[in-house]
Amino acid sequence: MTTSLADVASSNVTLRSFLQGLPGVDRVGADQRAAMLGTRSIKTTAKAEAIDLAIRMVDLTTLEGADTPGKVRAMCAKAVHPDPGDPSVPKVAAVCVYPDLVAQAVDALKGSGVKVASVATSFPSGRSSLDIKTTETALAVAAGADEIDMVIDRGAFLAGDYMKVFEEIVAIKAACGDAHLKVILETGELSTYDNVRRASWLAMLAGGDFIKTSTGKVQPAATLPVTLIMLEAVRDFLATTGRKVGVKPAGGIRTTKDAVKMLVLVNETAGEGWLSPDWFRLGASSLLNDLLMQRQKMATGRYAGPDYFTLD
Ligand SMILES: O=C[C@H](O)COP(=O)(O)O
Repeated sequence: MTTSLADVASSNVTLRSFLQGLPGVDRVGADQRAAMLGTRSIKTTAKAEAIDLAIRMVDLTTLEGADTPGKVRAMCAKAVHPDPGDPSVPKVAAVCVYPDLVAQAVDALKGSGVKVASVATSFPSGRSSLDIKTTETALAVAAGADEIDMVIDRGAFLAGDYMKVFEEIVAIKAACGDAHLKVILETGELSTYDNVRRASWLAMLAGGDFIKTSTGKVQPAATLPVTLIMLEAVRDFLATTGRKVGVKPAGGIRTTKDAVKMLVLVNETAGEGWLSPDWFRLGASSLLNDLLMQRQKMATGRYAGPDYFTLD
């Protein structure tokens, strides 16, 4: 049975009472469950499949002040052919860049099927007016972005002004048009697991297509317990409303081991239905090479060495 939550966001009072009424997170339980799932081993055949799935889920990211059109073009080439010497390697899900580099990415990825995601909304702090944020979003979409990764106003959230955060997400979603909206919670600044659960529900109620852990600029970023709490939230949101939302851990995911742990968490928490790039992404600037090295090790029995693959 599905329930309409339309009235929840009619005022800050109703929104606050709904979010604060969500069941509290058992911190010790969440840490232990995430740690337990993180040590689960998987069979070699399953590991080979997991590596290819993880590659298909990568949002290959560069978010540096020193990014150049040339760097973005090189990254796009890698996104489409992660290992030019092995055409069996799948392409990644998306590249993720700053708004001013969207046009270059769109041009480089034309016809490849790899999506272009852009951080907008004054990433990473989110500290500017709503006008600036919606304009930046609309410009990124006009330049061809398929997906927008917005940051929430953590200041408003922590001050209890949930309505401000809600309305901002609604406005950015409208500015997205047909582009998908990922809502970055920046969990490392939310202080408590209860807040991670509340922010997840807030972002989903406001229309986010994905909830994303972090910008990659704040520590801690995509930890297992935080990802677990967000996976529980999307599972429960689907059961309550009938609407499915994706999850994107991002920040600090560097190794195949990290990625496989995430996939085990998805399978055991939200379920198999989320084991697809349509519903789960790994935001990472330097994970892909390790996935490629482990993939080659499984196929040939030896490592190619870090110099074989182009830089992430
Ligand atoms: O959205 C993705 C993050 O910015 C990537 O963070 P990372 O550089 O720690 O992989």
